Amino acid sequence: MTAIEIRNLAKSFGPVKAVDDVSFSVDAGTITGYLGPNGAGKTTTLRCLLGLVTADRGTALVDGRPYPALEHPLTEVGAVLEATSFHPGRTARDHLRVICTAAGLPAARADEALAQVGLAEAARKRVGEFSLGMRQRLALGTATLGRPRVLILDEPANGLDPAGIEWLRGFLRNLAHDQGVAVLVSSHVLAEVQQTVDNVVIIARGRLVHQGSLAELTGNGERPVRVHAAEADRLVPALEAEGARVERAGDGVLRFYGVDAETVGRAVLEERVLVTELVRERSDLQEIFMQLTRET
Ligand SMILES: Nc1ncnc2c1ncn2[C@@H]1O[C@H](COP(=O)(O)OP(=O)(O)OP(=O)(O)O)[C@@H](O)[C@H]1O
Repeated sequence: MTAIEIRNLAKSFGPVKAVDDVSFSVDAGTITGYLGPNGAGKTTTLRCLLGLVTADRGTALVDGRPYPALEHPLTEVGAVLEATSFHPGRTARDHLRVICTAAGLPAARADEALAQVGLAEAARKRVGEFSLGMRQRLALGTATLGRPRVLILDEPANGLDPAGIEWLRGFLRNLAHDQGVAVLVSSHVLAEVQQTVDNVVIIARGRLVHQGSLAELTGNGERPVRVHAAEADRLVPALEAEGARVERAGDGVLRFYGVDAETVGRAVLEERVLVTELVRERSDLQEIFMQLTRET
């Protein structure tokens, strides 16, 4: 079921086309990474989706409606945009309780949400004493307070240490895969979200450059066999005869594209070349990401 739908969205700021005819959707129960370098247009898209910016053209819908038309936004959409500011003198629990009261949620939900984001022990601490990572957790607790079916997060890993990123991964997976929430999460670092997301949408200079599953993205990248050998060049004729393309990386390192490791191994045997390394390279997601988003 489509939970978020962006269709032909466009927004310019003066001469800058921040978002230029972008379309994609996010289904319930899935996590989509919205990726692109700094200034690509991610935040502008999310702000359009949340009704904070008016699009020039196109639509951005949550459950088939624009955000301002939602009757109970807090229980329908949760969002964290940039570092949220909290009242520094207020405790984490009071912060959430105030929102519970305003939204007609039971006060007990505040403690539940704090436990879910790993802040149970910090419930009585003033938010002014919180680290950046704790603030991110509190922002997530705030966004999920009304148990929304849609969660929109702008760079949520900022300020989290590796353990925090690991925790975030589990938190988002649980929401999406176990509770059916549609999650849209932006990042400019592919590696940060690659173990979390099911689908990726990549944007550069306001234009969509790729969308699909993470598997499709990595599948598109060819995985060469890398050989390190002082006499590696002696392998070239035999492997070219097998259809390989060769890339010389210098210092006795060659990459063979279009052949598998076994074929390369056989050539090594037949040519009696002393090899110090022979490995099928993993496709480097960050490299694919860089290629897709590179300035042309
Ligand atoms: N309110 C605004 N006024 C003028 N220009 C803006 C405004 N908001 C965004 N822009 C411009 O639109 C482009 C896209 O910005 P946006 O913040 O959407 O990118 P982003 O992908 O979220 O980047 P980042 O990863 O740095 O947050 C940039 O060139 C930015 O300078």
